[in-house]
Amino acid sequence: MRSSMFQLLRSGSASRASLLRRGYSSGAVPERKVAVLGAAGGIGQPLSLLMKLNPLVSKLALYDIAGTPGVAADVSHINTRSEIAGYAGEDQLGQALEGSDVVIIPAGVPRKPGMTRDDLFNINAGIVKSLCTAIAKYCPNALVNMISNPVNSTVPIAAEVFKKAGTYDEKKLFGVTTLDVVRAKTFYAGKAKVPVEEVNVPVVGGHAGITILPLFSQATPKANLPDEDIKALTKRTQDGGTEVVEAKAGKGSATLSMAYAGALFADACLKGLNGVPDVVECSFVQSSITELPFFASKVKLGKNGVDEVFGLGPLSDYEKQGLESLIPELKASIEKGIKFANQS
Ligand SMILES: NC(=O)C1=CN([C@@H]2O[C@H](COP(=O)(O)OP(=O)(O)OC[C@H]3O[C@@H](n4cnc5c(N)ncnc54)[C@H](O)[C@@H]3O)[C@@H](O)[C@H]2O)C=CC1
Ligand SMILES: O=C([O-])CC(=O)C(=O)O
Repeated sequence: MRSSMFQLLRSGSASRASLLRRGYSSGAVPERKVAVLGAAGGIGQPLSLLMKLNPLVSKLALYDIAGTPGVAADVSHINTRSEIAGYAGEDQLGQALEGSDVVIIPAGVPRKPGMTRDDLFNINAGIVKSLCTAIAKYCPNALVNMISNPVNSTVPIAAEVFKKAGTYDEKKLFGVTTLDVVRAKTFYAGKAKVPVEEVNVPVVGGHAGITILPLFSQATPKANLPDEDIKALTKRTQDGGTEVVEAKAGKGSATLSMAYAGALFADACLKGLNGVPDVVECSFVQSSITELPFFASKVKLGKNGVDEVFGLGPLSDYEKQGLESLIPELKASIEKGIKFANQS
Protein backbone atom coordinates (compact mmCIF):
# COMPACT_ATOMS: atom_id res chain seq x y z
CA MET A 1 0.00 0.00 0.00
CA ARG A 2 2.74 2.41 0.98
CA SER A 3 4.73 1.62 -2.16
CA SER A 4 1.64 2.13 -4.31
CA MET A 5 1.37 5.69 -2.96
CA PHE A 6 4.95 6.34 -4.02
CA GLN A 7 4.13 4.89 -7.43
CA LEU A 8 1.32 7.44 -7.59
CA LEU A 9 3.67 10.28 -6.76
CA ARG A 10 6.07 9.14 -9.44
CA SER A 11 3.41 8.43 -12.06
CA GLY A 12 2.35 12.06 -12.66
CA SER A 13 0.70 12.37 -16.05
CA ALA A 14 1.33 8.70 -16.74
CA SER A 15 -1.78 7.74 -14.78
CA ARG A 16 -2.80 5.27 -17.48
CA ALA A 17 0.52 3.45 -17.05
CA SER A 18 0.02 3.55 -13.31
CA LEU A 19 -3.43 1.99 -13.67
CA LEU A 20 -2.03 -0.77 -15.84
CA ARG A 21 0.57 -1.49 -13.15
CA ARG A 22 -2.24 -1.73 -10.63
CA GLY A 23 -3.90 -4.52 -12.62
CA TYR A 24 -6.59 -2.56 -14.47
CA SER A 25 -6.87 -2.84 -18.24
CA SER A 26 -6.97 0.74 -19.50
CA GLY A 27 -10.53 0.44 -20.85
CA ALA A 28 -11.85 -0.99 -17.58
CA VAL A 29 -11.13 1.77 -15.10
CA PRO A 30 -14.45 2.95 -13.71
CA GLU A 31 -15.33 6.61 -13.35
CA ARG A 32 -15.20 7.53 -9.65
CA LYS A 33 -16.13 10.82 -8.03
CA VAL A 34 -14.56 11.73 -4.69
CA ALA A 35 -15.66 14.73 -2.60
CA VAL A 36 -13.48 16.27 0.13
CA LEU A 37 -15.45 18.30 2.70
CA GLY A 38 -13.16 20.73 4.51
CA ALA A 39 -10.83 20.85 1.49
CA ALA A 40 -9.31 24.26 2.29
CA GLY A 41 -8.04 23.17 5.72
CA GLY A 42 -4.77 21.87 7.08
CA ILE A 43 -5.65 18.28 6.18
CA GLY A 44 -7.98 19.15 3.32
CA GLN A 45 -5.35 20.80 1.11
CA PRO A 46 -2.66 18.09 1.10
CA LEU A 47 -5.39 15.42 0.99
CA SER A 48 -6.85 17.08 -2.10
CA LEU A 49 -3.38 17.05 -3.65
CA LEU A 50 -2.94 13.34 -2.92
CA MET A 51 -6.40 12.49 -4.27
CA LYS A 52 -5.54 14.45 -7.44
CA LEU A 53 -2.55 12.10 -7.82
CA ASN A 54 -4.76 9.01 -7.53
CA PRO A 55 -5.53 7.62 -11.00
CA LEU A 56 -8.63 5.82 -9.68
CA VAL A 57 -10.35 9.22 -9.27
CA SER A 58 -12.05 10.72 -12.34
CA LYS A 59 -13.81 13.65 -10.61
CA LEU A 60 -12.65 15.45 -7.48
CA ALA A 61 -15.00 17.89 -5.73
CA LEU A 62 -13.34 20.21 -3.21
CA TYR A 63 -15.83 21.72 -0.75
CA ASP A 64 -15.33 24.10 2.18
CA ILE A 65 -17.18 27.03 3.67
CA ALA A 66 -14.58 29.31 2.02
CA GLY A 67 -11.26 29.19 0.20
CA THR A 68 -11.93 26.29 -2.16
CA PRO A 69 -11.85 28.22 -5.47
CA GLY A 70 -8.14 28.91 -4.85
CA VAL A 71 -7.30 25.37 -3.76
CA ALA A 72 -9.23 23.94 -6.73
CA ALA A 73 -7.56 26.28 -9.26
CA ASP A 74 -4.14 25.36 -7.87
CA VAL A 75 -4.65 21.58 -7.78
CA SER A 76 -6.44 21.59 -11.17
CA HIS A 77 -3.20 22.45 -12.99
CA ILE A 78 -1.70 19.07 -12.07
CA ASN A 79 -1.65 16.86 -15.16
CA THR A 80 -3.40 13.77 -13.84
CA ARG A 81 -6.70 12.06 -14.70
CA SER A 82 -9.27 13.73 -12.46
CA GLU A 83 -11.32 16.82 -13.24
CA ILE A 84 -11.38 19.26 -10.34
CA ALA A 85 -14.18 21.53 -9.18
CA GLY A 86 -14.20 23.80 -6.14
CA TYR A 87 -17.38 24.53 -4.17
CA ALA A 88 -17.62 27.19 -1.47
CA GLY A 89 -20.50 27.79 0.93
CA GLU A 90 -23.51 25.77 1.91
CA ASP A 91 -25.51 26.57 -1.19
CA GLN A 92 -22.91 24.68 -3.26
CA LEU A 93 -22.69 21.63 -1.00
CA GLY A 94 -25.37 19.67 -2.89
CA GLN A 95 -23.55 20.10 -6.20
CA ALA A 96 -20.27 19.08 -4.60
CA LEU A 97 -21.81 15.88 -3.27
CA GLU A 98 -24.04 14.79 -6.17
CA GLY A 99 -22.77 11.59 -7.81
CA SER A 100 -19.99 11.01 -5.26
CA ASP A 101 -18.75 7.47 -4.72
CA VAL A 102 -16.57 8.40 -1.75
CA VAL A 103 -16.94 11.42 0.57
CA ILE A 104 -13.96 12.25 2.80
CA ILE A 105 -14.69 14.55 5.78
CA PRO A 106 -11.79 16.44 7.37
CA ALA A 107 -14.04 19.43 8.26
CA GLY A 108 -13.95 20.90 11.74
CA VAL A 109 -11.65 22.38 14.34
CA PRO A 110 -8.38 20.75 15.42
CA ARG A 111 -6.92 20.48 18.95
CA LYS A 112 -4.62 22.91 20.71
CA PRO A 113 -2.18 21.82 23.46
CA GLY A 114 -3.98 20.74 26.63
CA MET A 115 -7.18 19.71 24.82
CA THR A 116 -8.55 16.21 24.36
CA ARG A 117 -10.26 15.17 21.14
CA ASP A 118 -13.53 15.15 23.08
CA ASP A 119 -13.04 18.90 23.74
CA LEU A 120 -13.74 19.34 20.00
CA PHE A 121 -17.17 17.70 20.32
CA ASN A 122 -19.20 20.87 20.87
CA ILE A 123 -18.14 22.43 17.56
CA ASN A 124 -17.45 19.41 15.37
CA ALA A 125 -20.58 17.43 16.25
CA GLY A 126 -22.78 20.11 14.68
CA ILE A 127 -20.54 20.40 11.58
CA VAL A 128 -20.60 16.63 11.03
CA LYS A 129 -24.35 16.46 11.58
CA SER A 130 -25.08 19.10 8.96
CA LEU A 131 -22.64 17.60 6.42
CA CYS A 132 -24.12 14.12 6.91
CA THR A 133 -27.66 15.49 6.49
CA ALA A 134 -26.55 16.77 3.07
CA ILE A 135 -24.84 13.44 2.22
CA ALA A 136 -28.11 11.60 2.99
CA LYS A 137 -29.90 13.93 0.58
CA TYR A 138 -27.42 14.23 -2.30
CA CYS A 139 -25.30 11.03 -2.35
CA PRO A 140 -26.91 8.47 -0.01
CA ASN A 141 -24.95 5.60 -1.58
CA ALA A 142 -21.49 7.09 -1.12
CA LEU A 143 -18.87 5.57 1.16
CA VAL A 144 -18.23 8.10 3.96
CA ASN A 145 -14.67 8.41 5.37
CA MET A 146 -14.96 10.33 8.66
CA ILE A 147 -11.77 12.11 9.73
CA SER A 148 -13.30 14.88 11.91
CA ASN A 149 -12.70 14.40 15.62
CA PRO A 150 -13.71 13.02 17.99
CA VAL A 151 -14.04 10.07 15.58
CA ASN A 152 -15.34 7.89 18.46
CA SER A 153 -18.43 10.17 18.54
CA THR A 154 -18.64 11.63 15.01
CA VAL A 155 -19.09 8.19 13.41
CA PRO A 156 -22.09 7.36 15.67
CA ILE A 157 -23.51 10.84 14.93
CA ALA A 158 -23.26 10.15 11.19
CA ALA A 159 -24.96 6.76 11.64
CA GLU A 160 -27.88 8.33 13.53
CA VAL A 161 -28.29 11.10 10.92
CA PHE A 162 -28.38 8.49 8.15
CA LYS A 163 -30.82 6.30 10.11
CA LYS A 164 -33.20 9.24 10.57
CA ALA A 165 -32.98 9.99 6.85
CA GLY A 166 -33.62 6.29 6.05
CA THR A 167 -30.33 5.98 4.16
CA TYR A 168 -28.10 4.23 6.72
CA ASP A 169 -26.02 1.38 5.35
CA GLU A 170 -23.53 0.17 7.95
CA LYS A 171 -21.27 -1.08 5.17
CA LYS A 172 -20.67 2.48 3.96
CA LEU A 173 -19.63 4.40 7.06
CA PHE A 174 -15.97 4.44 8.17
CA GLY A 175 -14.08 6.23 10.92
CA VAL A 176 -10.60 6.84 9.54
CA THR A 177 -8.09 5.34 11.99
CA THR A 178 -5.37 4.77 9.38
CA LEU A 179 -3.06 7.33 11.00
CA ASP A 180 -2.87 5.14 14.10
CA VAL A 181 -1.75 2.25 11.90
CA VAL A 182 0.73 4.46 10.01
CA ARG A 183 2.22 5.57 13.35
CA ALA A 184 2.31 2.07 14.83
CA LYS A 185 4.15 0.80 11.74
CA THR A 186 6.69 3.65 11.82
CA PHE A 187 7.40 3.38 15.55
CA TYR A 188 7.61 -0.44 15.46
CA ALA A 189 10.00 -0.42 12.49
CA GLY A 190 12.26 2.03 14.33
CA LYS A 191 12.35 -0.01 17.52
CA ALA A 192 12.52 -3.46 15.90
CA LYS A 193 15.02 -2.31 13.26
CA VAL A 194 13.05 -3.90 10.42
CA PRO A 195 12.30 -2.31 7.02
CA VAL A 196 9.31 0.00 7.57
CA GLU A 197 7.70 -0.87 4.24
CA GLU A 198 7.45 -4.54 5.30
CA VAL A 199 5.74 -3.82 8.64
CA ASN A 200 2.12 -4.66 9.43
CA VAL A 201 0.45 -3.86 12.75
CA PRO A 202 -3.30 -3.97 13.34
CA VAL A 203 -4.66 -1.15 15.51
CA VAL A 204 -8.09 -1.73 17.05
CA GLY A 205 -10.58 0.00 19.36
CA GLY A 206 -11.18 3.68 18.67
CA HIS A 207 -9.31 6.88 17.89
CA ALA A 208 -8.48 8.69 21.14
CA GLY A 209 -5.93 8.00 23.90
CA ILE A 210 -6.30 4.57 25.47
CA THR A 211 -9.08 3.62 23.05
CA ILE A 212 -6.30 3.30 20.43
CA LEU A 213 -5.04 -0.27 20.92
CA PRO A 214 -2.13 -1.34 18.69
CA LEU A 215 -1.74 -5.12 18.59
CA PHE A 216 2.05 -5.41 18.54
CA SER A 217 1.78 -9.11 19.43
CA GLN A 218 0.49 -9.55 15.86
CA ALA A 219 3.08 -7.24 14.26
CA THR A 220 5.11 -8.57 11.36
CA PRO A 221 7.99 -9.06 10.75
CA LYS A 222 8.24 -10.65 14.22
CA ALA A 223 10.84 -9.06 16.47
CA ASN A 224 10.33 -10.47 20.00
CA LEU A 225 10.68 -7.06 21.63
CA PRO A 226 10.82 -6.97 25.45
CA ASP A 227 7.66 -6.00 27.38
CA GLU A 228 8.93 -2.52 28.26
CA ASP A 229 9.48 -1.76 24.55
CA ILE A 230 5.96 -2.94 23.72
CA LYS A 231 4.54 -0.74 26.48
CA ALA A 232 6.52 2.28 25.25
CA LEU A 233 5.45 1.67 21.63
CA THR A 234 1.81 1.31 22.71
CA LYS A 235 1.91 4.56 24.68
CA ARG A 236 3.64 6.44 21.85
CA THR A 237 1.02 5.23 19.35
CA GLN A 238 -1.81 6.22 21.72
CA ASP A 239 -0.24 9.66 22.26
CA GLY A 240 0.89 10.18 18.65
CA GLY A 241 -1.71 12.87 18.00
CA THR A 242 -0.76 14.72 21.19
CA GLU A 243 2.94 14.52 20.24
CA VAL A 244 2.13 16.49 17.06
CA VAL A 245 -0.28 18.90 18.80
CA GLU A 246 2.44 19.79 21.32
CA ALA A 247 5.14 20.15 18.67
CA LYS A 248 2.87 22.46 16.63
CA ALA A 249 2.39 24.49 19.84
CA GLY A 250 -1.05 25.97 19.11
CA LYS A 251 -0.94 25.76 15.30
CA GLY A 252 -3.16 22.68 15.07
CA SER A 253 -2.72 18.92 14.92
CA ALA A 254 -1.44 16.36 12.41
CA THR A 255 -2.22 17.47 8.88
CA LEU A 256 0.43 16.07 6.51
CA SER A 257 0.62 12.57 8.01
CA MET A 258 -3.20 12.59 8.26
CA ALA A 259 -3.55 13.58 4.62
CA TYR A 260 -1.27 10.66 3.74
CA ALA A 261 -3.28 8.29 5.92
CA GLY A 262 -6.61 9.62 4.59
CA ALA A 263 -5.41 9.20 1.00
CA LEU A 264 -4.33 5.60 1.72
CA PHE A 265 -7.73 4.77 3.21
CA ALA A 266 -9.69 6.42 0.39
CA ASP A 267 -7.53 4.55 -2.12
CA ALA A 268 -8.43 1.29 -0.36
CA CYS A 269 -12.14 2.19 -0.53
CA LEU A 270 -11.86 2.91 -4.28
CA LYS A 271 -10.03 -0.34 -4.90
CA GLY A 272 -12.74 -2.21 -2.98
CA LEU A 273 -15.49 -0.48 -5.00
CA ASN A 274 -13.65 -1.43 -8.19
CA GLY A 275 -13.59 -5.10 -7.22
CA VAL A 276 -9.90 -5.40 -6.39
CA PRO A 277 -9.69 -8.53 -4.17
CA ASP A 278 -8.32 -8.75 -0.63
CA VAL A 279 -8.21 -5.06 0.25
CA VAL A 280 -7.93 -4.96 4.05
CA GLU A 281 -7.49 -1.90 6.30
CA CYS A 282 -8.27 -1.12 9.93
CA SER A 283 -11.28 1.19 10.38
CA PHE A 284 -13.82 2.23 13.03
CA VAL A 285 -17.06 0.69 11.75
CA GLN A 286 -20.34 -0.78 12.97
CA SER A 287 -19.24 -4.01 14.53
CA SER A 288 -20.33 -6.98 16.56
CA ILE A 289 -16.88 -8.27 17.50
CA THR A 290 -17.17 -6.72 20.99
CA GLU A 291 -20.12 -5.56 23.10
CA LEU A 292 -19.80 -2.07 21.53
CA PRO A 293 -21.84 -1.06 18.45
CA PHE A 294 -18.79 0.55 16.77
CA PHE A 295 -15.23 -0.68 16.97
CA ALA A 296 -12.06 -0.42 14.90
CA SER A 297 -10.55 -3.61 13.58
CA LYS A 298 -9.35 -5.06 10.30
CA VAL A 299 -12.03 -4.70 7.64
CA LYS A 300 -12.18 -6.16 4.14
CA LEU A 301 -13.33 -3.59 1.57
CA GLY A 302 -15.48 -4.66 -1.34
CA LYS A 303 -17.86 -3.45 -4.05
CA ASN A 304 -20.40 -2.25 -1.46
CA GLY A 305 -18.02 -0.97 1.19
CA VAL A 306 -17.44 -3.25 4.19
CA ASP A 307 -17.29 -6.84 2.99
CA GLU A 308 -16.19 -8.41 6.25
CA VAL A 309 -15.28 -7.19 9.74
CA PHE A 310 -12.49 -9.35 11.10
CA GLY A 311 -12.23 -10.37 14.75
CA LEU A 312 -9.36 -9.34 17.00
CA GLY A 313 -7.31 -12.54 16.73
CA PRO A 314 -5.17 -13.78 19.63
CA LEU A 315 -4.25 -11.03 22.14
CA SER A 316 -1.39 -10.89 24.62
CA ASP A 317 -2.29 -10.43 28.31
CA TYR A 318 -1.20 -6.79 28.04
CA GLU A 319 -3.52 -6.25 25.05
CA LYS A 320 -6.38 -8.05 26.86
CA GLN A 321 -5.99 -5.57 29.72
CA GLY A 322 -5.88 -2.67 27.25
CA LEU A 323 -9.08 -3.92 25.65
CA GLU A 324 -10.85 -4.15 28.99
CA SER A 325 -9.73 -0.64 29.97
CA LEU A 326 -10.79 1.03 26.75
CA ILE A 327 -14.36 -0.31 26.64
CA PRO A 328 -15.96 2.13 29.16
CA GLU A 329 -14.37 5.24 27.56
CA LEU A 330 -15.23 4.18 24.03
CA LYS A 331 -18.78 3.25 25.10
CA ALA A 332 -19.31 6.70 26.65
CA SER A 333 -18.01 8.48 23.50
CA ILE A 334 -20.29 6.41 21.25
CA GLU A 335 -23.28 7.08 23.50
CA LYS A 336 -22.50 10.81 23.59
CA GLY A 337 -22.61 10.92 19.79
CA ILE A 338 -25.86 8.97 19.58
CA LYS A 339 -27.49 11.20 22.22
CA PHE A 340 -26.37 14.40 20.46
CA ALA A 341 -27.74 13.26 17.11
CA ASN A 342 -31.09 12.35 18.58
CA GLN A 343 -31.69 15.35 20.82
CA SER A 344 -30.73 18.20 18.51
N1 LIG B 1 -9.01 10.91 12.25
C1 LIG B 1 -7.78 11.31 12.48
O1 LIG B 1 -6.87 10.49 12.59
C2 LIG B 1 -7.45 12.76 12.53
C3 LIG B 1 -8.43 13.71 12.61
N2 LIG B 1 -8.15 15.04 12.65
C4 LIG B 1 -9.28 15.98 12.73
O2 LIG B 1 -9.55 16.53 11.43
C5 LIG B 1 -10.24 17.78 11.59
C6 LIG B 1 -9.64 18.84 10.69
O3 LIG B 1 -8.31 19.15 11.07
P1 LIG B 1 -7.46 20.28 10.28
O4 LIG B 1 -7.58 20.09 8.83
O5 LIG B 1 -6.14 20.32 10.91
O6 LIG B 1 -8.28 21.60 10.70
P2 LIG B 1 -8.31 23.01 9.93
O7 LIG B 1 -8.94 23.99 10.85
O8 LIG B 1 -6.99 23.32 9.36
O9 LIG B 1 -9.29 22.73 8.71
C7 LIG B 1 -10.63 22.44 8.89
C8 LIG B 1 -11.41 22.92 7.70
O10 LIG B 1 -12.78 22.59 7.92
C9 LIG B 1 -13.52 23.66 7.37
N3 LIG B 1 -14.89 23.65 7.88
C10 LIG B 1 -15.38 24.08 9.06
N4 LIG B 1 -16.72 23.94 9.07
C11 LIG B 1 -17.07 23.38 7.90
C12 LIG B 1 -18.29 22.99 7.32
N5 LIG B 1 -19.45 23.15 7.95
N6 LIG B 1 -18.27 22.47 6.08
C13 LIG B 1 -17.11 22.30 5.41
N7 LIG B 1 -15.91 22.66 5.90
C14 LIG B 1 -15.91 23.19 7.13
C15 LIG B 1 -12.74 24.92 7.76
O11 LIG B 1 -13.16 26.03 6.97
C16 LIG B 1 -11.32 24.46 7.51
O12 LIG B 1 -10.90 24.77 6.20
C17 LIG B 1 -10.14 18.09 13.09
O13 LIG B 1 -11.36 17.77 13.70
C18 LIG B 1 -9.04 17.19 13.58
O14 LIG B 1 -9.14 16.91 14.94
C19 LIG B 1 -6.86 15.47 12.57
C20 LIG B 1 -5.82 14.57 12.49
C21 LIG B 1 -6.03 13.16 12.50
O1 LIG C 1 -4.56 14.39 17.91
C1 LIG C 1 -5.39 15.05 17.27
O2 LIG C 1 -6.12 15.91 17.76
C2 LIG C 1 -5.53 14.77 15.82
C3 LIG C 1 -5.61 13.32 15.63
O3 LIG C 1 -6.65 12.72 15.75
C4 LIG C 1 -4.36 12.58 15.44
O4 LIG C 1 -3.32 13.17 15.10
O5 LIG C 1 -4.40 11.35 15.63
